[in-house]
Amino acid sequence: MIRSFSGKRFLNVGNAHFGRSFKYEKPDTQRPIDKAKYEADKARFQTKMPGAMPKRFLRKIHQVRADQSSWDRMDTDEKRAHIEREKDPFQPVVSNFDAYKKQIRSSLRRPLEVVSIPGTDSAPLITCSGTGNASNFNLQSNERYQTFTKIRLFSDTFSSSVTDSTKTRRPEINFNAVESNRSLSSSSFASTELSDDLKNSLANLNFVKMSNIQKEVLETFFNFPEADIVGISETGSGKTLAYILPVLHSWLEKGSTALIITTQNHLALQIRELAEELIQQLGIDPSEVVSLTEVVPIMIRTLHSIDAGTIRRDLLVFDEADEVFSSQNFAKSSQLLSLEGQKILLAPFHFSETQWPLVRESLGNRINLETDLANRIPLHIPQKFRRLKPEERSLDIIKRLKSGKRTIIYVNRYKEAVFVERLLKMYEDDGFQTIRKGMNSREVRMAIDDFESGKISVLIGTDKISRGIDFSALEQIINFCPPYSAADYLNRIGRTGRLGQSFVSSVITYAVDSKERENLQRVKLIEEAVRRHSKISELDPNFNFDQHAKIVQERKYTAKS
Ligand SMILES: Nc1ncnc2c1ncn2[C@@H]1O[C@H](COP(=O)(O)OP(=O)(O)OP(=O)(O)O)[C@@H](O)[C@H]1O
Repeated sequence: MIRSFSGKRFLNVGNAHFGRSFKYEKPDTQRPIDKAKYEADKARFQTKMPGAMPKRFLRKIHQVRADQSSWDRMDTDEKRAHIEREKDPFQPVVSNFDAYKKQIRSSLRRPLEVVSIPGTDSAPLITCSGTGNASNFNLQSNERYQTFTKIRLFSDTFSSSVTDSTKTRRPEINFNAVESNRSLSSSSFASTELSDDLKNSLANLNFVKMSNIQKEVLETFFNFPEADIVGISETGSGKTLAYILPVLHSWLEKGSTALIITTQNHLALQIRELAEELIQQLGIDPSEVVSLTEVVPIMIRTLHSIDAGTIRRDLLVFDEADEVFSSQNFAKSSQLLSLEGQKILLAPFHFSETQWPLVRESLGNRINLETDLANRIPLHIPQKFRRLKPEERSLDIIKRLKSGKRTIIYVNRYKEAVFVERLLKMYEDDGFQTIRKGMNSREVRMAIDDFESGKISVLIGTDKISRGIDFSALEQIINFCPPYSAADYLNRIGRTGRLGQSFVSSVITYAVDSKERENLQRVKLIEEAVRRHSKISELDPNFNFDQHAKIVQERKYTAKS
């Protein structure tokens, strides 16, 4: 059935009055639409529209556009009033006429809602939403997707810049959590050859089942007592316990001494905390056994605070080994590698292709371990990407923080941290702290403790706080912009969904302007890694800590020149 309007002097389409007579045939939604006719209608509308619009309607559009671009000129009160307003500021301007056009289009294009991967209980892995052009994510009807090649990459839509136009794309892609944390194995600590005292300590601290990497490391340690061990395992999978247990066991049974090397002071503090808890359970004074400064049986040091010439230890442990042996640090760390003693290296990622042969050469009888989930984007953490204009991002952040969730906002540069600080101050949000450049490890640790205890609810920082830190109260992660490397992305999101946690925080990454195009390449890589659930190192052979260091170095160089 064709309904037609004709010969009217004024046609009222929503609020818009068209002062010309014309004929328009509205298609019946039950009938398949003639695509050619639809395109012709659309073209006719678009050419006729500007002349047909009354001044009143034009004025309104100009006003809304002016409102949007004047964000920077607004003062604090005005901005606050803007955000308090009920209407969602992130919706693009949609006149009734646009709504009407959408209605026409809707029967032609099926909006994408859900993509399910066979084998994951048909849970939707990817959902796309956001305003703008939903056709980017359009699915073919009635097809099953074994791979994701048929769906256009979300990051492709990043190439066009965000404008004020009503056709603006503000797409959003959600990677939903489709499984629970799979890092825990089915074996318990009770089944290992650890000393009974240690087993009791573990049980008192509620550690019952081993994680996959803990199981692998302990089995290797007991079956091949002389071998060096290299273990790669996903973030938050209990690598610290995986090396502390062999260290404590050897000290208890044979009086063996150990040196644990890590990269940052606040990580050394965290390792000491866990070691002390276990030692206390044994009824021993921890200060006699473990220290960051003294020479005791178990020494914990950062790479930069150690003098390799004075060391003689039975066991040498390298935490965050990919960073310790990155090309930047190799001059120093290779000296430690040449020392005598059994070595245990644990890392969340593969070593770089250039560094690995150098590390391998220095290890004797070596056993490599790698968990299934290492180097992959975890599927138990919900992740979201949003493409917005910069001012919309500011509003979105404020909106998210209003929920009162404990949040980490990651920035790539301190300049961005200052911007976020100003934004929060503008909304009189004082419950935040920034991890600044010159902060010492004690100050960083204090800020983290304040965050964990709830004294502050927002922590702002660069990737200085993305590696190794074990947050328990974190509820939300915001990437102010895409991180420099996929390694950083994995590290950042790895602060949540950790072993032993009862909830998983959400992660959002914003992509704003075209200046970030190089970073958007990273988003593409991340997206591909999630869609295929393949290792990032397989998709990008350069994926490693070295690459990150290179990018940061290049950025500094460009900034200087
Ligand atoms: N067997 C276990 N059972 C339950 N929880 C565990 C177990 N082992 C470790 N955990 C907990 O898991 C969390 C993460 O552990 P840890 O910090 O050692 O992870 P990680 O692999 O070193 O992470 P990252 O790569 O981020 O440094 C800690 O809170 C720890 O208490």
